[in-house]
Amino acid sequence: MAGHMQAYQREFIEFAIEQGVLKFGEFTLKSGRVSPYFFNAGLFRSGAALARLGRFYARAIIDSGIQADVLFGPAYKGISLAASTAVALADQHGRDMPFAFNRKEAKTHGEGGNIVGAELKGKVLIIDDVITAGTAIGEVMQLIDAAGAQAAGVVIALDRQERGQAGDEIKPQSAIQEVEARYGMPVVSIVTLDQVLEYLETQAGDELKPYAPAIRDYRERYGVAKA
Ligand SMILES: O=P(O)(O)OC[C@H]1O[C@H](OP(=O)(O)OP(=O)(O)O)[C@H](O)[C@@H]1O
Ligand SMILES: O=C(O)c1cc(=O)[nH]c(=O)[nH]1
Repeated sequence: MAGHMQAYQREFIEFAIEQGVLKFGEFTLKSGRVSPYFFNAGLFRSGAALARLGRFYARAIIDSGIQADVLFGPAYKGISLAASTAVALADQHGRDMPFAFNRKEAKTHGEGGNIVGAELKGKVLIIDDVITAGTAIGEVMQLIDAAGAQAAGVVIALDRQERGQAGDEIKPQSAIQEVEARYGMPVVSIVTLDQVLEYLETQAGDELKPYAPAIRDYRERYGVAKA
């Protein structure tokens, strides 16, 4: 995949930078690692931005060829992502798919339960922003199992392509690769770190290019083998 970037993937990187979602500098991750870049999907926060974001997810889904019966957005951030994706799939690709999300806390009054929207049945496609340790996906898999449905795969915005961390130990695989192996399903991303790096090294303007070497070093230190 490295070195091959489609136009929409370059546009997505530019869009994420423009929205302040993809930032360069020094950031401490959940794992404790200090990363030269960070992706904060919570900053896609206007109607126009969400509409555009949904089109990128929809495009990645179509490109992946994954077939699914229902879209699922894990609370909280996944909810608006899956909703935007559902709108874009219907508007741009003529695919009107059922859409659901969970509540983090089950509701005991009214309709009750912790799933809102469409029934989870058939093949469920999970839409989220990033996978860090895979915990959120594990929780969604339990919900899908409990409903008697199957998971079709996961679509995220950015694959950081980095090895997992367990205490002091750096694991051989990324959390994404572990999710794929454990659940036997594909995880696709709109873009990968390799593509962000390619963008910075070959296409970015003078104000962003200087961030590339630190990201390359980080990729070499913590990155998984190239696909
Ligand atoms: O692979 P993991 O280690 O689970 O990390 C990734 C998850 O963490 C974040 O959500 P979070 O659980 O913080 O909830 P939020 O969407 O309410 O912010 C993110 O949106 C993913 O769902
Ligand atoms: O590993 C993380 O904590 C993490 C990295 C990143 O780029 N974005 C995010 O939301 N979390």
